Amino acid sequence: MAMVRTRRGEDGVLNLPRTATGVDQFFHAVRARRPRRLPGVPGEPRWRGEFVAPDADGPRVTLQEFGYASRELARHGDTVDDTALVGPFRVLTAEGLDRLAEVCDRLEPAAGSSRFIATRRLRGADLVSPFLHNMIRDRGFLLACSRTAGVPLIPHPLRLPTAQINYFEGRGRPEIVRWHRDGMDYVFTIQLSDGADYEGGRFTYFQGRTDEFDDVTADDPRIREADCTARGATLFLHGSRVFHAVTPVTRGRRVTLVVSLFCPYFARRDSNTFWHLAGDDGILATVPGWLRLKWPVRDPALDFGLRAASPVVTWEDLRR
Ligand SMILES: O=C(O)CCC(=O)C(=O)O
Ligand SMILES: [Fe+2]
Repeated sequence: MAMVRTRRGEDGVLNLPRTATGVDQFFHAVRARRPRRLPGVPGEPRWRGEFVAPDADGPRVTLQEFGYASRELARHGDTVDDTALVGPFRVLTAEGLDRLAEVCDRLEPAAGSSRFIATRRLRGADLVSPFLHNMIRDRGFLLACSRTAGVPLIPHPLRLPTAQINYFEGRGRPEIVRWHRDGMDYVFTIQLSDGADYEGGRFTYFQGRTDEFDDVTADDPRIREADCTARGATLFLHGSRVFHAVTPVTRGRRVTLVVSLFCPYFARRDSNTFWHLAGDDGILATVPGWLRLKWPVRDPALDFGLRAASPVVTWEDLRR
């Protein structure tokens, strides 16, 4: 099965705006507001462990294939953190997906608009949804994600970006995701809509180093599309090292859940910067998570697990 179709720039994907950097990023941070809190979502379905699909796995592209040198990659013993992209694959069963889509639909009124990366999104969704809280702290879910990425993963100690729902609707102002790289290293995007329900909304990425993106031209064959149109299609991305964007939805509705996980053993290499985070959530809301991330630990798996209210996942757990 072909994992990706090459999608050249002549259809205008490079015309999508880019996320602000430098001084502009600072001004986003000053203007950004703390995400709104819903009082709770009555009648939400319950998360169940059996919603995790057995043997989640998919085609894999390495960071070396994106142009990164081996010496730039994190290592633990003999394991090299070299996965750039996996998927699309399925991480949830059909029933799990239906319940998740229901939960994310109910949360839509709490979504806020932003001009930073994704135009309409709910940050910190697991802080208002017990379903999402339990899903991303379910040991089976974390093991499936860890094995896919090749490193032990737990929810990120920065709470606000850990579970984000993006909503796109083909009405009025175009809803997009600007060209950006994530602050996060280990990012899973789950499609909650079917490609037949909307037009546009293509997940596009640049198969090259992030420092090469500035020179990309419209006919660069490294501009590609990940075929994420099937409902339930899940894509893993080493988000901080891959430039990506979503084209405007011109008809219908597209919803995705973006889960950002954290490798406690590589905490010192975490790619987030304070100002990237604050660009989305504002300065005040960013401080508590930042302290949780930077506070020194003695036992990475245990201490970061506790900070994220998560079960412990270790290197030994990666063996299937
Ligand atoms: O909605 C998507 O498909 C991707 C969103 C994304 O890249 C992001 O929220 O950082
Ligand atoms: Fe992203």
